[in-house]
Amino acid sequence: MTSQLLDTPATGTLALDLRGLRKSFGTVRAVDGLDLAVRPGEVVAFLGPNGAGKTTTIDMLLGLADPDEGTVQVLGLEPGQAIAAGRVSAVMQSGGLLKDLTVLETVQLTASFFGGTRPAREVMQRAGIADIGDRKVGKCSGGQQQRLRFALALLPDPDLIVLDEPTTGMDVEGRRDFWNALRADAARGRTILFATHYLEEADAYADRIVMVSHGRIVADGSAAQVKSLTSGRIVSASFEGTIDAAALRGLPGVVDVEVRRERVLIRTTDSDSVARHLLTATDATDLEIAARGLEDAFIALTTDAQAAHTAETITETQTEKSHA
Ligand SMILES: Nc1ncnc2c1ncn2[C@@H]1O[C@H](COP(=O)(O)OP(=O)(O)OP(=O)(O)O)[C@@H](O)[C@H]1O
Repeated sequence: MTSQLLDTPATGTLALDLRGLRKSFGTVRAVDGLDLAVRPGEVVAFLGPNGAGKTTTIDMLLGLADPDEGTVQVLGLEPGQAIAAGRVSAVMQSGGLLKDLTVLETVQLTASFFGGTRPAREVMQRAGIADIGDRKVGKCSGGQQQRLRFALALLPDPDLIVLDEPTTGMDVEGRRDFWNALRADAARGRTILFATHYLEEADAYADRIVMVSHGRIVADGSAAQVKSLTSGRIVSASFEGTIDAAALRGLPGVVDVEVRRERVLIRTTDSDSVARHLLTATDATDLEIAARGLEDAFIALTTDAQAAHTAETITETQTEKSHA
């Protein structure tokens, strides 16, 4: 399945510019031809199931891994240069904290490693941990520790913050507090890219959702656009003869028409009109109308990508065999 690009990024200096990225580990294609342009100030959710290639992509954009193919530019620079200049920070899932230090000591110690950071109190305030400065890190909840990592990431006052599944394992309240702090900071114009497999987080906190599956982007748009892509209903019906897909695409409210052998699937915001047309103006049979939610669409999009991926791998294997 091809990527469903809903919005074409503007040109100019992009916060992130990934082109034709590919990375394999042995026979596993972790990232498989990924293009992504992120404009300054965008809050982007990089959404995908386990093993979709999110961490591998993030590793490449942070300069922690080299792509097999493709290019990465961060704020118009090579990843290493952008990090060295303090223009990009990362918040990873775990690690990196000393549990016997207090929250304030941790921030002060980290700041002492770098010159010219923002003041400790300021970043703690922005990360929502100003009131727990005296608490030992080991006594902090998972959510508080993540907000501490976020505070550390804010020290160089970066233009871009990249977060790899920052709320994994946190309780609902911890996640909410974390995202509230992040969102409040993003409102000041910082660019944020976060990887998640929580649909609701992408929906609630991102301006733009980039859905990834098997190393490829399968949908890309604002949260509202992805919702509209995935909202509405699917009307499906069987046809004995030829299906006039073009006529169906012309019906009011129709977003997409997909023909699968003798069955047609019509994604629409006006299922009544489509159903009426099918039953009165065509010889369609076995009509079904199904609601389509974000979760459902996510599964559909990632399953389609899985099917395409499997088909391609099979074809390649057959080609390799026939060449052997
Ligand atoms: N160092 C590695 N060696 C071998 N395979 C790897 C390595 N890193 C990642 N992979 C494989 O590459 C694919 C993509 O992994 P990646 O961690 O990028 O996905 P992800 O979307 O971040 O998943 P998760 O949500 O589980 O963290 C997976 O099949 C994974 O097993």
